[in-house]
Amino acid sequence: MPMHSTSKQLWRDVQVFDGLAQLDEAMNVLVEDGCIAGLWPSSTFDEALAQGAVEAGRGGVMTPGLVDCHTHLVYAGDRAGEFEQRLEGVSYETIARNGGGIISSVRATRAASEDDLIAASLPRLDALLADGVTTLEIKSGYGLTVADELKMLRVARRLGELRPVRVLTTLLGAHALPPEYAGRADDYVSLVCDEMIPAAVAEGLADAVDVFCEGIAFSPAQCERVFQAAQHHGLAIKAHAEQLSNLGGSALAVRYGALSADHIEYLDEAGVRAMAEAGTVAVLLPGAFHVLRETQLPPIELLRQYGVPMAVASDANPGTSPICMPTLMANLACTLFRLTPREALAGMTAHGARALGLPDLGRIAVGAPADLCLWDIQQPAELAYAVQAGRLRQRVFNGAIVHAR
Ligand SMILES: N=CN[C@@H](CCC(=O)O)C(=O)O
Ligand SMILES: [Zn+2]
Repeated sequence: MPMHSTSKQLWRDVQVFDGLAQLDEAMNVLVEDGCIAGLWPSSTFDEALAQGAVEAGRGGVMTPGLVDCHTHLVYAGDRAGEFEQRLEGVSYETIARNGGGIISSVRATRAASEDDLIAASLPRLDALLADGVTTLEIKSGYGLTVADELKMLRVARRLGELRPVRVLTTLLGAHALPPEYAGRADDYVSLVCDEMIPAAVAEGLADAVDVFCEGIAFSPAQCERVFQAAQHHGLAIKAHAEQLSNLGGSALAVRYGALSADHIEYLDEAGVRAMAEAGTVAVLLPGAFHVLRETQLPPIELLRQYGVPMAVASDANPGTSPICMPTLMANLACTLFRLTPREALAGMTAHGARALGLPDLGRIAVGAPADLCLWDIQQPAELAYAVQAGRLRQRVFNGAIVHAR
């Protein structure tokens, strides 16, 4: 793998999408000591500042490294059979209520060792990296015992050591009710709050806590207990909310200072207003919408009107989004949700970073960390317009070129 870590590197004549709004001109970009040190219109740069810089690239489109802020990348097994069942008309909820769905991934993941999970997850991670990801979130949620949830989080942390990428981990113990707790959901929530969260904190394994607030998962009251425990332990909060029905999970998460509410197809105006007032990010997951052949659209126009930042993520998981291609998500966000290509790209860069509590990432700005992608295209909108692997010329992580071709 080519690696350049020269301390000063200059990219010349690149069309820059800065994470929020495309700059109009081609730019020269200087990177020094892992950060963006200079950004000038193409024909100029500060000679003194750029003194000694090595030319690292020329032409193409430069974006921030992509931020995939919602994934379930670590799991064992597959759910192709369930995909076939759904095509025959059986719903996601029915499959879940009959002990399939998430619980079938739980069975496979419990039976897998850490090494098995690394071997299963690495190709998925590599696919994300080959499509420009420099930061991603990985959730647990297919273990549902203290030991198996910690195993998943350890694997997620190890993945971040095996590849040049930043991994944030989220404990999703409240993803589904494990069969051994059937009829005792409150007891399981106690396990999450009193044992799982403290154990994950003690081992430094979780950056955030997430819940699935839904009829087939946990009630708002149960989710609130998880949020209280997360808050008590100083962990960031996220929520799968309003995916299949409107239970008010997003507004509840907002009351606990959540970074994001994710899915939100059934979010109403009151929920949008609550998110806007708190600055909570709306994470859109068009892959799950597409795979489940959902018809209820998230309230995009209301989110725009109220100025709620919209992130876009892969939701890579074995059930609702077995897709590891973030640029396809940009395409689906445009075709299915009617985002503009610029909104979709902002969703996968600046707003994705904000959904992880990392506002310095996902931007091309002087002083920002140099996580960058150089693409063999003419204009940023092409990333959302065409679905095509192999357009990434360079991936830069913390100022080092970690992928080049
Ligand atoms: N909605 C809940 N969780 C995942 C799906 C998990 C699964 O079906 O395995 C999601 O984000 O879509
Ligand atoms: Zn999810």
